[in-house]
Amino acid sequence: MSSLREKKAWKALTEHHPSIASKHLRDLFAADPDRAERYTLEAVGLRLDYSKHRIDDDSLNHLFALARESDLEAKRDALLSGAKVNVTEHRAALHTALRAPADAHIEVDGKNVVPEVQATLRQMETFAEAIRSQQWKGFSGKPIRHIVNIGIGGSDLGPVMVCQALRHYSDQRLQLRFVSNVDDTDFAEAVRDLDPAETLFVVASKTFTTQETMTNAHTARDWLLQAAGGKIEAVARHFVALSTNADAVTGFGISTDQMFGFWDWVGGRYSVDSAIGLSIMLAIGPARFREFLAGFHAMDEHFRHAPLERNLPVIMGLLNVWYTNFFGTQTVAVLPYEQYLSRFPAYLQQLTMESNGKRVTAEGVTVDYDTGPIFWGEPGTNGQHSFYQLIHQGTRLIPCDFIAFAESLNPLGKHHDLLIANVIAQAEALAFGKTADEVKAEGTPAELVPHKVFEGNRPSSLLLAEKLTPALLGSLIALYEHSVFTQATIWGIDPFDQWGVELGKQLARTVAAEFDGDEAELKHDSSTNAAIRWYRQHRRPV
Ligand SMILES: O=P(O)(O)OC[C@H]1O[C@H](O)[C@H](O)[C@@H](O)[C@@H]1O
Repeated sequence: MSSLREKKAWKALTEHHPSIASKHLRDLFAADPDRAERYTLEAVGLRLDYSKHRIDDDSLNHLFALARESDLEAKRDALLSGAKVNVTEHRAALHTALRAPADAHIEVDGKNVVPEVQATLRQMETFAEAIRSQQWKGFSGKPIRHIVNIGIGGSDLGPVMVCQALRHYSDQRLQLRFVSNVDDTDFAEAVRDLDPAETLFVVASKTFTTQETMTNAHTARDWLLQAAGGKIEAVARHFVALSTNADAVTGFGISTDQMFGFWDWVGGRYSVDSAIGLSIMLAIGPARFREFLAGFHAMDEHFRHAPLERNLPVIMGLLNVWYTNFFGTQTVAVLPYEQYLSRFPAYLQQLTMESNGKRVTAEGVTVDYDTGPIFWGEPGTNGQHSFYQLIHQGTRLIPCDFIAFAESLNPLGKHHDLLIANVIAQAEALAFGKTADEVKAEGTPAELVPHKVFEGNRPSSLLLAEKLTPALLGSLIALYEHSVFTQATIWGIDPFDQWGVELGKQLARTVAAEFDGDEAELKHDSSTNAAIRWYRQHRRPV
């Protein structure tokens, strides 16, 4: 049996679970008039109402005990102090240093990393001002009007999500595009209507070796050079690199003056607040980018200092453990009632699933409990008219994170009232449902009653804030980052590596080489061999 199952608090939770599983949220609320008040926490501009979860004080106390028995506080402090918590790669995971104040002192291998972080920020700011003020000119003397970020995974999802989320705060004279997929169409559609003379490519890649990104970057260079009459000097006016790999950047033809660096202690999915965020800074400007970072930092401080019982990311993380391991839930739905957050669920998929999708502990022992749930979601109210049916009446239990704001950034008549009425009503409907008696009392024909019953007892968190600002968005991202860390700590896994992406990459290299290779040499299984042969016969020669 694993050490997790042997923990006192785990055993207590196992014993306690049936008493809660047999209770309905209707009863929990009826028995406790102060429930909403007691299970609502406000910190860093975020208000989390977790009263509609299938918990009582005992459940919470056992979960906090489990966190303590798993050394969450000491492990959190190790994370924040720059210890090598990414054990399989022998690296720190110091994304929190990227948003620490300029006078902070955080060491990795005996060296304070904060001055370098601040120096890179200043370098980014100088460049962003040059582009935004139109002083920076392209090869033909025209200012830059289009920014194309080329990157994938953490070098794409963060900038995409944040640029979308903060469009309201963006300089509308600059148009942002993102190319991530190696699919030709992604590049072709991104640049179809752009003038190369006015386009800046931001090549974002921590390693600067990622196949998709390098392929797109070379295609972008050819596209530019074709328009610039083959003049190689044009590249310097139209390409910058965001990377940790100076040699590869220089090898590509981008001078290190136009490289914005970061460090191996910044994981890809934790890099949106590093130089990888340059396209965000270009869009919203340096001052707002600093506000964005301050929002992260405020949540980091809350995570560091608040007692576990009043710690938002800890509570959110423990609730995920509770459902995953004791209710056997498989997924978490993230449902922002804010159009600007339309890419937030996609962003969270990498953050949560690449971090906690592990089946061995940090020590390499196979786990005998479930780990990271599947995260998914879409903005409300759209989801209500498609998949919410399953959340309300299906056979699966799906905890939901609802996110909403008091203020609309684009007020139009009654729209916002209706939007917020919907999110509040959905949480209510999921929790309390509608009984057969209530359905009958509405005069429903007997044969339809079972179809119209809502069982309820479906849990959700309601996360509310005044308004979507750069700072609030930073806090919201950090909230999920630390929730992920909390879960990983309980499960004893390394949330900062991602070995699971390697096999596919490796095999793709082999297969790509075989498209032009010798037929007799195919040594895969019969299905893989057949697919390779089929493609060889049908593909258009390059
Ligand atoms: O930034 P890069 O080095 O190009 O990496 C881009 C992405 O690809 C990798 O395969 C990892 O799965 C991601 O964590 C990473 O964000």
